[in-house]
Amino acid sequence: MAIAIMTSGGDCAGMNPAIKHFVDYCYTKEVQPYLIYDGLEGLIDGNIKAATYEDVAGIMHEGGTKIRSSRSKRFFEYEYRKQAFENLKKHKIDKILILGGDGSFRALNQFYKDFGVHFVGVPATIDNDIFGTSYCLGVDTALNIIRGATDAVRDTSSSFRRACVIETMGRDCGYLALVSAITCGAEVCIIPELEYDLESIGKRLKEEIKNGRKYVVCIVAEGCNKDKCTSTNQLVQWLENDIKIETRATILGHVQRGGNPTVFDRLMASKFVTYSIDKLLSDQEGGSVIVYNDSKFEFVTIDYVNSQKYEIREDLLELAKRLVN
Ligand SMILES: Nc1ncnc2c1ncn2[C@@H]1O[C@H](COP(=O)(O)OP(=O)(O)OP(=O)(O)O)[C@@H](O)[C@H]1O
Ligand SMILES: O=P(O)(O)OC[C@H]1O[C@](O)(CO)[C@@H](O)[C@@H]1O
Repeated sequence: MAIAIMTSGGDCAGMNPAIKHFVDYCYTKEVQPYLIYDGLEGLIDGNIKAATYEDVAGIMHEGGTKIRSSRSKRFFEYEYRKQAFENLKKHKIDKILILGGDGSFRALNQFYKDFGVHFVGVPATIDNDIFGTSYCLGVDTALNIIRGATDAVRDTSSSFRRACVIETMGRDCGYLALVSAITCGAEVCIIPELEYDLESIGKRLKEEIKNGRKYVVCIVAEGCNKDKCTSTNQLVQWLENDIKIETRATILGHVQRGGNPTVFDRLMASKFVTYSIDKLLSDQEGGSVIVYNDSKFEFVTIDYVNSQKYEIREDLLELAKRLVN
């Protein structure tokens, strides 16, 4: 039997530890591990290699993904998926472990429907926005990077009595901004999921500044740039013009996607991969996603993961309510 691993969609810290655990654990189970390079694009082009210990030596502490990733237009077309299947057949690979987001799981679900290739999906995205799981691989490292950056920006903001607006990634989801605002002690948090009242935030900030506040930290989700929310630029203008505090913006960008994986992400990578390989070895067909909720792992269907939009838990939103008024 042969199992291949691939990474797809946005990369994240924790993918490399997962790849290393995959190779090590496959060998203990006497299963031949394969690496599919360049995500779905590599699967189409046959960029596939039998894995050796050397391929994954010394990668545990590295961010990104050694086997690289891609987003693929071609994979939407049957003829390219067929080509991908022929490539797997050449290596006698009958099962795939895929690390990515819900788009990647939909891709392999389609592949399963076409050719019956059995797979398990491991939720891996800094956005932490996959329905059915409270945790996605990589989010802990991303949060720690945001924490480090916010702590540093706060230092310089306080030296100048300035406000700072820090924009986090997350696509349409405000999870990264929300958790960062709570854990970094921000004064303001603007995310698509929480209603806010600029007028009352303004009153609060003015009062605090009058009483000696020397800096203001605002954390904004990138999803706010899109529609109904106040965008990063609008917030900067508002702070300068209405609150009368000099303000600088920091858009953290792709720095959040790299960096050494935290201990938590490394450990979770090991558990996700071990249980997923066990699942692939015990089931003979189908596709599923491993999820983590209330300290427990379980497997759910792709249809379940796709059935609803991810929503941030109410108790977490509650903790940030004082930052939106
Ligand atoms: N229905 C589908 N059929 C075939 N391929 C698909 C389908 N849906 C998605 N894909 C493939 O999956 C790839 C990855 O999906 P997507 O770009 O949405 O990223 P993701 O896995 O959700 O991760 P992230 O959102 O973190 O980047 C797409 O580029 C596309 O090639
Ligand atoms: O790397 P790209 O293609 O610029 O994508 C950026 C997007 O990917 C993510 O980093 C992960 O899905 C989002 O937070 C962000 O909006």
